Amino acid sequence: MRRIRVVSLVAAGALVLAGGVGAVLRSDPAPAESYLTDDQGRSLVLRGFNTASSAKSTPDGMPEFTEADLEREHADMGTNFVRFLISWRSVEPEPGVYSQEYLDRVEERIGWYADRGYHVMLDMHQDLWSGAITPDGKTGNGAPAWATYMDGLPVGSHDMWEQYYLDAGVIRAFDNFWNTTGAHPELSEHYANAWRAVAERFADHPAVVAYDLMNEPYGGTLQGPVFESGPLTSLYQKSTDAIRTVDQDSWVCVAPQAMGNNWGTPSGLGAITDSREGDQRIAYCPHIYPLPMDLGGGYEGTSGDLVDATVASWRDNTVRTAAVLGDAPIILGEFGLDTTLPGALDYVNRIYATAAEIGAGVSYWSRDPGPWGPYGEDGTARNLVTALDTPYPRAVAGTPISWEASADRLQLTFRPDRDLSAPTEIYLPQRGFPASVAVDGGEVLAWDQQSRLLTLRQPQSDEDVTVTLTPAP
Ligand SMILES: CN(C)c1ccc(C(=O)NC[C@H]2N[C@H](CO)[C@@H](O)[C@@H]2O)cc1
Repeated sequence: MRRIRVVSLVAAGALVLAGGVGAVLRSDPAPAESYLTDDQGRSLVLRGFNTASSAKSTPDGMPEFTEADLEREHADMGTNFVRFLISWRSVEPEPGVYSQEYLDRVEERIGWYADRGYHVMLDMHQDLWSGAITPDGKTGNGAPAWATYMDGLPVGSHDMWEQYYLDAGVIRAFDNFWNTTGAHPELSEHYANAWRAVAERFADHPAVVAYDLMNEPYGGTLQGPVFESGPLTSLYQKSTDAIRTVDQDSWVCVAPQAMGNNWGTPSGLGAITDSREGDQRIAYCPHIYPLPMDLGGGYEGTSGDLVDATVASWRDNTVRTAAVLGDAPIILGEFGLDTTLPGALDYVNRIYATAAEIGAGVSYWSRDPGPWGPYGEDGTARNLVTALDTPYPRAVAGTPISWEASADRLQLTFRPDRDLSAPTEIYLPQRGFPASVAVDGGEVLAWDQQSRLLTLRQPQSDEDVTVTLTPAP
C-alpha cells in the first residue's frame, strides 16, 4: 500500500508525523504557480522516466528506445511525462552550426509522446563534461569536443566513474567553461545560444513543457554556494534570456550542483529573472541519490535510517530553494536505484510520497533496461512496473491540496478553479480498477478503461472538494 499525502509547502503549518511520513498540513493552498500547468491551465502531476542513458554515447545522439517501447510503458504504468536526454555535442557539432537533422530526430521521438498526451522536458545532459575527456570517448558525455579545453592536464583511469571528477584535466575543462580561468568567455555564450536553437524548434510544440538547462552541474575548482550563486546562476540567466527571445511559454528548469545536493545538502542557487509577460515560469529540478543507497546499503536497518534522514533534509532544502526561486514548481529530475537492493520498493514509495508532499513531478532514473529500470535486459517486466503503476491525479482543474493513493483507492482534495473548462483527469491502473469505479464526493464525466483515464465534472464550488475513487462493488 502506498499512501501518498500531498501537503502544502507554503503554509508554516504544524509538522504532523503520520505513519512515519512527515507531512506539513496545508492551511492555504499552494499558489497555482507551484505546479506546471497545461495549455488549459490545469495543475500537472508529472510521472515518468529519464529516457534514456543510452543516448549519452550513440553516434546519432538518440536513445535506444522505440515507439513500441513507449507504447508498452504507457500501457503498463500510465506515465505522462519524460525527461528526454539531449546533448550539446549533437545540437552544436561545430561552433555556431546547429544540426537541424539532430533536432529532426528529437522531434520525431517527441511526436511519439505527443501522440499519447505526454509532457516533455528536454534535458541538456552532461556527465563529466564531455566524451572528449578520454581518448575512447566513452567516459564523459554532453559537451562537444570543440568546447572541451583541458590544457594538456592529465585524466587518469578509474574503476568508479565519479572519480574522474577529481582529475586535473576534467576540472580544467569545467573551469574553462565557467571561465574561472578567464580564458574562455565564449563557451557559455555558445551554450546559451545552443539552447536558443533548441527552443526555436520546440517553442510551439504541444508536448514540450520545459527545458532542463544543465544536468548535474559541476563547478570544477569552484564548489558549493560560490559556484551556484556565481557562474551557475549566471549561466542559467544567460540561457533563460536566450530562450525567451524565441519561447515565451515553456518552463525553464534549473538544477543545483549535483555534489552535495544529491545527498541532501542545501543549495546556494540564486534567483533567475524571467522576462516573460505574466507569471514567471522558472521551475526547480534537483536530483536525490542518498549516499547510503549509492554505497549499496539498501533501504533497511541503519542504512535505511540514514536514507530517511537524507530524504527529510533533501525535502526541506528543496522547498527552501524553490522558495528562493519564487515559489517555483519542483520536478524531481532524477532518483533511482538498483531495485534488487533490500527495501528497494519501500524506498521508491518513500520518494514518491515525498515528491507528492511537495507537489513535485518525478522522472525516474532511468528507462534503460537493467536492474535499475522497469524492464530487464531481456525485456521482462521487473518489480518497478507494479510499484509505479498506481493511481494519480494527472491534471487537476484547480489547486491540488492533498491526495492519497494505493493500488485500488485514490482520494484527492483540490480547490476547483471554475474558470477552467478542462476537467480533472485521474489515472487508475487495471490491477486496482478492473471494471467500474465508485466515486464519492464527485461526478464522473467519463471513464475510459482503454486509456485508464477517469475525468470528473468540474464542481460548481470554490470550496475544497474531496473525491474518493474505489473499484465499484
Ligand atoms: C562527484 N560528482 C560531481 C558527482 C558524483 C556522483 C554523481 C551521481 O551519482 N549522479 C547520479 C546519477 N546521475 C547521472 C545522470 O545524470 C547518473 O549517471 C548517475 O548515476 C554525480 C556527480
